[in-house]
Amino acid sequence: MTTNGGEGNETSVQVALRVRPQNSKEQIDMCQICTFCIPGQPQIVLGKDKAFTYDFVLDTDSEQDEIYSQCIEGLVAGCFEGYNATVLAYGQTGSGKTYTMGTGFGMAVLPEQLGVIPRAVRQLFATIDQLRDDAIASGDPPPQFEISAQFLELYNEDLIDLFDCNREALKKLRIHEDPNGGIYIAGVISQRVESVEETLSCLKQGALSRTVGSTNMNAQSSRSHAIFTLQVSQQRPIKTPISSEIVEEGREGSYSTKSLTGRI
Ligand SMILES: Nc1ncnc2c1ncn2[C@@H]1O[C@H](COP(=O)(O)OP(=O)(O)OP(=O)(O)O)[C@@H](O)[C@H]1O
Repeated sequence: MTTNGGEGNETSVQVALRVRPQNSKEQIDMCQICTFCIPGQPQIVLGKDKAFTYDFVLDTDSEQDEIYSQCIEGLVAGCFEGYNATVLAYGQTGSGKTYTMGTGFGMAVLPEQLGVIPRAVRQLFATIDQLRDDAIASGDPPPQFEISAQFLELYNEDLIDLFDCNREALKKLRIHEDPNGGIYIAGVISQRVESVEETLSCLKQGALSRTVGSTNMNAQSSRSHAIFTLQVSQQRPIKTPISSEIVEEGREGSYSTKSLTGRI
């Protein structure tokens, strides 16, 4: 998994390595675990002597909330300061990308098994509630938020909009580069979302449309790359200091608006 580093990090890319526990087939086949994580260090030893260092190393017993609080929470917080962040799960089939990201909806998921995306959605809306409550408590106008979601699938050479019911018609989505070197995809559906439930329902609906097949390593393998994006736009009222002239006129302090947009 790679993440954009948040505030205070020297590099904008960080890499977390997670080792999933053995599955039942591996246990029945009496496979050996060939990794050893060095306690207290972000280091892993493969076999006898091949040591590798990452930004984070999470061993087979790591829980979902551990990976979230260590690697992701700060990125979602940064989104409210206008930073963009990307969490990319990378690994061979059956290594645990879908489990870690939390987009597997084949069966009921226990709260402690919730993955990165549902947790990020919860944090996002909890932060919005907190910021609104804080503003109201201090007598300021509450900030305004607009959240929109996009969900794309890249399967072979096709870019598919998972929010589009008529998927066939949109297989011609193309990636473009804007004059500033930025990347955009024209015609993608952006769904406005206003609550955790609504966002997770969009995520679930799109995830169920994904292309799934089986591989030798994973019976429920996602045969594609999926990109779920949340854009957070906010209008934050900033209190302008009261000048002595205004105080004499008896006017209240005025507010200007600061607009910020962050994507995750
Ligand atoms: N950390 C973990 N703890 C418990 N079970 C896990 C863990 N990681 C993965 N698994 C289980 O291993 C199996 C394969 O994981 P998953 O489907 O997430 O792999 P994947 O990397 O997304 O594979 P693919 O690329 O084929 O889609 C699943 O049954 C999943 O529940």
